[in-house]
Amino acid sequence: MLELKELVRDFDSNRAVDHVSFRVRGGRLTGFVGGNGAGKTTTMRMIMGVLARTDGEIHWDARPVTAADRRDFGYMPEERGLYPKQSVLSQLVYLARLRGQDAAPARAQMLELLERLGLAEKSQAKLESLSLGNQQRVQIAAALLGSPKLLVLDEPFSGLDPHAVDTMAELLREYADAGVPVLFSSHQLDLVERLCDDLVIMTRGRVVGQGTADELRHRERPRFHLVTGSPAGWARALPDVTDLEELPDGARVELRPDTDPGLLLAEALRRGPVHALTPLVPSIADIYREMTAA
Ligand SMILES: Nc1ncnc2c1ncn2[C@@H]1O[C@H](COP(=O)(O)OP(=O)(O)OP(=O)(O)O)[C@@H](O)[C@H]1O
Repeated sequence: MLELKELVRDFDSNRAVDHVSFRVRGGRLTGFVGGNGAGKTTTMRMIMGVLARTDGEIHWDARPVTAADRRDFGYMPEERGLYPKQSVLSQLVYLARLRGQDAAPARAQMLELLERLGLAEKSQAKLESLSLGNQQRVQIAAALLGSPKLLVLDEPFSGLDPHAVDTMAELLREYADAGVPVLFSSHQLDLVERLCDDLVIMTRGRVVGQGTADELRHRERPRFHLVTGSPAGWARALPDVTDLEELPDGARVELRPDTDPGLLLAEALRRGPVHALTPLVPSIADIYREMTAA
């Protein structure tokens, strides 16, 4: 397990990462979301040791992370950084050798990965001759060299077509199922919602929400669509109603947490027919917007 404890990074007077704490657990996919400039890349760079910490601690398996640990971490940096003039396969094998893998198994692993990623036919092509999405797939292969014990991926899905997104999602799930903690950043909230076991939401250098999607949803106040056939503004006066939007056929009602919605239903039935009382489950995008609102 990877654990960040009160991590801080300053750039002159700008605090880019402000006492950030969260865990990336084995066997789980952790989505890292936040607006532009929230501090995700800076946090990932500190995890990988390519950027120094101003303060705080990074623990791997319950002790401070070392350079040797980091050699076993797979990393896809934001700045990418493979060699444009070299062929896909030869540079992947070269990188694998730098990480201590023997050439023959590295070649075999890479050929298999390139096949999975739909790049088998491009293995001899120079990186610069590939489309941007295909270059991105090669970057993914580079992060998966050897047997990474942790994956830290900065926007691995950006620029991928829907098929490549599915392949990538499958690959990450396989690594997580094999026990590898996986942390990836993304602005694609629908994808994060579909894929992640855990989420960390950051804004302006701070973590404003973390947990499973369900835990985050339940932190929100429960909302219901009450359908009575006519506007139900009367419900605004009920003590447990914290917000209400009147609709032509009823109302959208927000209740205090832990309130029994049966009370709202009973009151509505007392006043006339009720066609439906439906819970409104927020999406991760709704939760994100709420948590990162100024
Ligand atoms: N090398 C640097 N020098 C000065 N400031 C930096 C540097 N790197 C990052 N920052 C600042 O740190 C803050 C966080 O940036 P960071 O790149 O970590 O955000 P991010 O969440 O990854 O954003 P995005 O989603 O746009 O990639 C920003 O204000 C950025 O300008």
